[in-house]
Amino acid sequence: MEQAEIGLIGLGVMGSNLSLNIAEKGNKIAVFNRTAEVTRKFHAEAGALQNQIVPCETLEEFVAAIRPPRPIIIMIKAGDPVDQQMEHLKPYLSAGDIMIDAGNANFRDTMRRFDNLKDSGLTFIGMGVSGGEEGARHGPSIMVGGTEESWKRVEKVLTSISAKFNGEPCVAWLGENGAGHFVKTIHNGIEYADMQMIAEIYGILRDGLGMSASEIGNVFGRWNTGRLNSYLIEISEKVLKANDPITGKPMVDVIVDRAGQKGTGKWSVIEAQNMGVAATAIEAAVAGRILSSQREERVAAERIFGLPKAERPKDGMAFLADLENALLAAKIGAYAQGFAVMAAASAEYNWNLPMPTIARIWRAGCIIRSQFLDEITSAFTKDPHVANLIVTPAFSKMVKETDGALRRVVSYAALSGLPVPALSSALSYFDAYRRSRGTANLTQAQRDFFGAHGFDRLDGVDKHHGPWGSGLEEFA
Ligand SMILES: NC(=O)C1=CN([C@@H]2O[C@H](COP(=O)(O)OP(=O)(O)OC[C@H]3O[C@@H](n4cnc5c(N)ncnc54)[C@H](OP(=O)(O)O)[C@@H]3O)[C@@H](O)[C@H]2O)C=CC1
Ligand SMILES: O=C(CO)[C@H](O)[C@H](O)COP(=O)(O)O
Repeated sequence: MEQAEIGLIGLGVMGSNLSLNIAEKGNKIAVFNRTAEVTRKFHAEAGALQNQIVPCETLEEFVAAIRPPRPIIIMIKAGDPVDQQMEHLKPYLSAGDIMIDAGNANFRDTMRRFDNLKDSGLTFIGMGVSGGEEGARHGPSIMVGGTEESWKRVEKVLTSISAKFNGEPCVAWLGENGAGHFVKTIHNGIEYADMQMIAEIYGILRDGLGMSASEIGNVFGRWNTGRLNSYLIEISEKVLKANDPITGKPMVDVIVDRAGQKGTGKWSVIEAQNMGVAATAIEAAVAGRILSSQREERVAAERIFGLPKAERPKDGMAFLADLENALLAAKIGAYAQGFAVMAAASAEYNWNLPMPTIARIWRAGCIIRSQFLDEITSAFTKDPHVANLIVTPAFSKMVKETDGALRRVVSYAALSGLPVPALSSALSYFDAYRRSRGTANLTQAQRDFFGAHGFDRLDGVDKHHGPWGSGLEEFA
């Protein structure tokens, strides 16, 4: 029997759809799932693709079904299960075989797994996949990290299954070891910020302007034809217009306002902090999800403090235009922060991450796909090493056109008691970033006062402590 080109372990939401996508693009694939019943059901329901899929119930049978050197995608629950699965698989593999973790792994785990396999003759690829269920089935964005040689072995099949933007495949080899999973993590960090900002605008429309879910859906629908055109705005319109089949009410109105999170947003923030990069919009988005989860406390606090009355803006149409521009301005801040984190990581881990390529492969297939990412691709192609996306000619122009709107929206929200942590942090990030004389001179003076930490002087004079003595005089 003809051997399979590739194998896949884990027929959950992502793995089953990815397998069908691989099979549909003409690649024969062997599949295995911990629970064999799932494999049987998957194969039975594969329809016309059945002949392209080899269902296997033991790992021995599974490995034997794949042509060496064997690329094996592991698409299972992230964390310990991946280590366990790799250990179970290893005894059946031969030199040159490639284990590919396609889940949302922490890049530190990926680096460890990569290193652990170094002397075994086996290879490891850490591969970020984005696009959810639909993307996995019809074309995800794929971020690959590993050796260039192992990438060459899988390039053809991954290119065949990836999303295409104007015919260009949304897959790329981004660097060694943890590069692919790091980039996927930051993709998700940006996704958190993008979603949080959209939710904050939704909050203003709902609680400030008193609009219904479907009216807000219409607003997002209109915005999706303009500069905010993106998958997240598109699905926001759809979810806002959907009704609950049980109550007939708008679906969003019966969903508990408590956001889940699986870890990639938090890892983005941790890594940004570790590398000394300000990723305030992503931090605000993670904090926003944390606060949302403290629902009982919020309910109790509202009983104590009540809610301020939100005044309707005088000119509704002008305010709607401001909201659209505010979202764009804040979004630029969030993406600038995400790319700055990746630039720092690239230097820290010697990955040489290709910023234009990253923007290019996010233009289609992934959750943050948008027209906007095409503009980011152009900006980074013109200047791949620019310090911050905000200062590129195209984006500085956009910021100048929209920051006033963000300022008015954040002011309105503050006066109305409407929480806008991501929008306001993006505004403050911009205001801090573009101000040559900040306020850290006072912080430095304080640090020197209480801890003799020293400071630099503007005039360059070689005197690094203030005239405040030890700072302990008041206790004498
Ligand atoms: N859902 C999404 O939108 C996206 C998910 N991801 C990532 O992809 C990965 C898979 O997610 P998803 O498909 O949604 O998950 P599902 O919950 O749908 O499927 C989980 C899969 O993992 C298997 N599994 C769980 N524990 C173990 C274990 N200890 N050993 C072996 N297999 C195990 C399950 O097998 P069994 O049937 O036996 O339980 C099942 O096949 C995760 O890392 C996720 O973060 C990435 C991008 C998007
Ligand atoms: O990777 C994804 C999308 O890109 C997954 O859907 C992931 O689960 C999203 O993260 P979270 O569950 O923390 O919201």
